[in-house]
Amino acid sequence: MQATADLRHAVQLEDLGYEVAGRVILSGLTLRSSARRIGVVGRNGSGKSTLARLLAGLLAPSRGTLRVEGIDVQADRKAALATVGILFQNPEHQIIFPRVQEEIAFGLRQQGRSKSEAAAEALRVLALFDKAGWKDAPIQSLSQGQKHLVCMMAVLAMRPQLLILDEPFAGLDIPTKMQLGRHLDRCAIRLLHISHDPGDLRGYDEVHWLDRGRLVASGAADLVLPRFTAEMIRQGGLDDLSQLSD
Ligand SMILES: Nc1ncnc2c1ncn2[C@@H]1O[C@H](COP(=O)(O)OP(=O)(O)OP(=O)(O)O)[C@@H](O)[C@H]1O
Repeated sequence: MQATADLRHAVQLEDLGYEVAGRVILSGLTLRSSARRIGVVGRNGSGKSTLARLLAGLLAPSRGTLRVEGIDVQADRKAALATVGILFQNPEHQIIFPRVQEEIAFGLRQQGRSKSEAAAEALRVLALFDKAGWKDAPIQSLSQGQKHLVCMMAVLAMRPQLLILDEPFAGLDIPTKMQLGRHLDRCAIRLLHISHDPGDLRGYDEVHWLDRGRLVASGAADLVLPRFTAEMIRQGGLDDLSQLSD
């Protein structure tokens, strides 16, 4: 563990930057938050997924520092695995195993649990979600929403302190989205939810607006989201697709 006394915030970015192949993707991000529901909103290509991967320790910052619950998630992978979970937009990017129970057990094995402990804990989590019957179900036979739920159960089984949601509900129908949202609401863990859709972040404790790799506004959801929405409508009336990746 690399926690130190001066790290007062659950999520702490200090002048964070990320570049790839000479291209600046994120620049000068400073964000300090201990809110329970943190939202990050931004257009396509604004750097949201890159930020999610940095927060999960899957990428190394090019400059600045990043700590989650006091941990340098890139340098201390073991502590990061115990602290941060991430749900991606596409469950296929997350799922490795053919059957539900072994998929859920995998993360627990990564955390150092024995095979039998991991299998038992996976069963416990399935029962908690009232899905004990899915134990041996082939994952490929599940619907997209059900695959998302498997990923959610797998990540929650690892008991992270922070769960990063990288647009995991995009493309799901409204009832499925609401059901998965209810599962998340039942969990007493910190959420950092990344989305281009302000509707996903309504009621969040705070929202940070990312634009072209920089934070342009931070504050309560009911202050930031209306400004973001108005700006998106303005831009929607102006530009065309050729400008999206600027
Ligand atoms: N490895 C990479 N190499 C080159 N460019 C990259 C790389 N990773 C990200 N980018 C570029 O950085 C920008 C931000 O990408 P990122 O996926 O983080 O944005 P995003 O806000 O999540 O977008 P979307 O909402 O479309 O998923 C994009 O223009 C993307 O093409």
